[in-house]
Amino acid sequence: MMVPDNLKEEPHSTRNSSLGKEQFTIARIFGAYYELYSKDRLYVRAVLKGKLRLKSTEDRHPFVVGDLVTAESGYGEEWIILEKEERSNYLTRRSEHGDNHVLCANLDQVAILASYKDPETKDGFIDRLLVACYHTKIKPLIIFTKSDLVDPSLKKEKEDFYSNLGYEVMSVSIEDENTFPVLWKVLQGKKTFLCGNSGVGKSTLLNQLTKKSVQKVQKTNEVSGSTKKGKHTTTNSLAVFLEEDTVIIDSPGVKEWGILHLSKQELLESFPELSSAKEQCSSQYCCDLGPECNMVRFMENGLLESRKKSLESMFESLDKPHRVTRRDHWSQAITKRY
Ligand SMILES: Nc1nc2c(ncn2[C@@H]2O[C@H](COP(=O)(O)OP(=O)(O)OP(=O)(O)O)[C@@H](O)[C@H]2O)c(=O)[nH]1
Repeated sequence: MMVPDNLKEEPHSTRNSSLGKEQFTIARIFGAYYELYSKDRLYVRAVLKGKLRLKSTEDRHPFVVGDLVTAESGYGEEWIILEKEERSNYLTRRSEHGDNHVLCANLDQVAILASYKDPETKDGFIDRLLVACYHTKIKPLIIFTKSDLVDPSLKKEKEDFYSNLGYEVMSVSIEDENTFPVLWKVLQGKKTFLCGNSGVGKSTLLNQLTKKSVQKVQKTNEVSGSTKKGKHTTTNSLAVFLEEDTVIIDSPGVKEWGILHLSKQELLESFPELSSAKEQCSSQYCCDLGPECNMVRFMENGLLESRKKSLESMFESLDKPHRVTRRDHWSQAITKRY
């Protein structure tokens, strides 16, 4: 029987299948195109296998930066993503403007960049991110930037405030020559999501960190440039691969961190100050957070003022999702930019 031309098998050699399947990490997403990274290949361009594209209509975030995928070489230089490994974790935010937004997956830590000054990052925003990390079980690391602009006593006060709550805290400054060795130590060998709004000094730090691997970063741009596929990205996150499995995932600047995917009970539980109050709770399952609730009582009478305000502001966001208070923003100065 004659086989119609369009159903004939491609000659083996043109499909390049001798290269086989390989493991990659998603470094960036451009609409339907993916930039993948592996140590051997560095950056390659890929698309989803047809079957996965169909499946993805049911799943709002089928693939995000940081996902580990298996791909095979397709036509020309393009690769085809065949499957995704199960995520160990992922970072989500949700605001009143839409549904959950998964930013990236498989992280070791989230570095919260907060500047001491110009602009001063509000505690309320740091607290929101700490809450978001708690529920994903991703370790937060608070990095206060521009420490050269403030008095050492204020620096100590801020550092002590969060380290006394059990968080890892550090201060950095481009003026301080110890900054990069210290920073490198906490980032080395880890996949870190870098989060900070415009002006906190994120680009300055990232540029310093990528100096050593500048060729790889340029190569990222070459791939995206050569595809000429729109500048619009669906997640806007970008993974930068540095030496020795050190990966930084850069995020778009955020005005506020939506926590609408969390309940009031989850918000309370994520405050370490309230953990002993929760342990004393006689009910195995949480009650309705009424006046008898140990956590609510402690919140009213035992929580430090700044932390209490953060929690109240988050409660308010849940009650009135359309209202965003100034405390939720990084700073008044930054708010004006939007
Ligand atoms: N004094 C001082 N200024 C800094 C420091 N780090 C960055 N800056 C300055 O702060 C300004 C903002 O730094 P960027 O690195 O551009 O900040 P960004 O967070 O990337 O902000 P966008 O570029 O707007 O996204 C620049 O003028 C930097 O020179 C620091 O440690 N100390």
